[in-house]
Amino acid sequence: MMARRLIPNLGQWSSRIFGVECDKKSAVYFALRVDRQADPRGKELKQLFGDGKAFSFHIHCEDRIQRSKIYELLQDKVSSIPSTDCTIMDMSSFLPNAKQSASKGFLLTYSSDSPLTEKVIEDLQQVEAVSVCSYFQERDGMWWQKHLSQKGGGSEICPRYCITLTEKPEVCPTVLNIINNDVFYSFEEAYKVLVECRDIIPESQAVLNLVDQRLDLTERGKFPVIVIEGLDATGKTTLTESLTQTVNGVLLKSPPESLAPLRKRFDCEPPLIRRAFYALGNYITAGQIARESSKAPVIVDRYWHSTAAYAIATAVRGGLGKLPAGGSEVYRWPEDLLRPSLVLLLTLDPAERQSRLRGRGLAHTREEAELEANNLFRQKVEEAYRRIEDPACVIVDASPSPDKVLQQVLLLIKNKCHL
Ligand SMILES: Nc1ncnc2c1ncn2[C@@H]1O[C@H](COP(=O)(O)OP(=O)(O)O)[C@@H](O)[C@H]1O
Ligand SMILES: Nc1ccn([C@@H]2O[C@H](COP(=O)(O)OP(=O)(O)O)[C@@H](O)[C@H]2O)c(=O)n1
Repeated sequence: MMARRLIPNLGQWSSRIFGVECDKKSAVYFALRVDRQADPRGKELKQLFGDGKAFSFHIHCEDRIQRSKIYELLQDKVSSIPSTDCTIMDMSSFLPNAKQSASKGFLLTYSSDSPLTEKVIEDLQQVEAVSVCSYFQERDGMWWQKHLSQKGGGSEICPRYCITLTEKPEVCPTVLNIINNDVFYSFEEAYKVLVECRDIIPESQAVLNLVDQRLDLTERGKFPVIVIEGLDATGKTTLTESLTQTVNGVLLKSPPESLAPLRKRFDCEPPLIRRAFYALGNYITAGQIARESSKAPVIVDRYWHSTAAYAIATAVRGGLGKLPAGGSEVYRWPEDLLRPSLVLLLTLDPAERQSRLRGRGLAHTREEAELEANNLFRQKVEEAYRRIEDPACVIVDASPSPDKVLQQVLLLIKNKCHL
């Protein structure tokens, strides 16, 4: 409906919707229109853009590897401004319901003079592929978006457009952003990312070689395959080792040992690249699972639930309420990835987990604020774990002694897998 009203020669902006994630309320969506007409919901726009100045930053670059690198730079730049000076909100620009169309960016608002903020805005206007827009209201009540940097925009983009609020799209941009950027739902999609980064990350070829040598099997053998999931320090290593011994099984993990030397290299890359690396690790492990499960029970320390849950929790900023709702397609298992017989999620009271982390000599120097952020992150990872479907995970209370946890898990395996 809205698209008809939009300027036809907007080029890559044509029919785009802008979605702004507000911290305290649900997202606000707006589009640009050709005719000068004040939006009757001007008050809501004022709430969004504030009383002072408002600027948005988006990336325009065909190459998604470059795009992910520039996004990191953008993120670093805007988060270098003290939060007392401005408000920063996530802002996506996307074509309604079109996968791969979302471009992530930020909306920045501020009211009192802030040389630091102004310097960042100025600097970003010089960055190739970053499109900077300002937002302002005219006396007649109309809101406008004005392009400041022409570099990323191209010559077709005219300098200002009238703004109108739009309805919430069927598929929200967070979901569009996650699919094939943070979580991959097929081998091919993850593989393509590493192929695309070969020029800038030579180690990608080593990963691809290992992946090419994998056993391309998607069926498990006749023995059960038990995956143990959970946050750091919930007792996965302790349990997987004792469980493997008890059932006379084979212990595997994802990422597999063969990728261990390359892990550090990919951990410092943007999510697109980092997550593709972990996704491919699951396919290598899957081949090992298929082979070993024809001979003995297989215990796996982390698998696809970890890859997806951490990726989703990191991609979604803000609180638990910002996670895609249960049943969303982001939680579906990749069709071409071997499914385990049972996935167990070890859960632990946050204080107990902290104490176990401390026991391992980590985390006792963390700042209070970081702990708070981690607490939110922990909740999101756990919730994402719980929302993943087919197979969904079975929750295990990991607070009793190691032996009690083992007994509890053996009972579950006996009941669910008849081992
Ligand atoms: N059931 C348990 N009760 C008490 N401490 C435990 C239990 N399981 C593990 N631990 C301890 O907690 C710490 C983290 O366990 P670990 O198995 O390394 O977790 P993960 O592999 O999930 O990071 C270790 O110091 C371990 O000895
Ligand atoms: N199958 C897996 C395993 C780990 N990971 C990533 O690796 C990190 C956790 O791995 P880790 O080795 O530090 O965790 P522990 O096994 O030490 O608890 C998470 O940030 C995940 O993003 C993944 O994406 N997929």
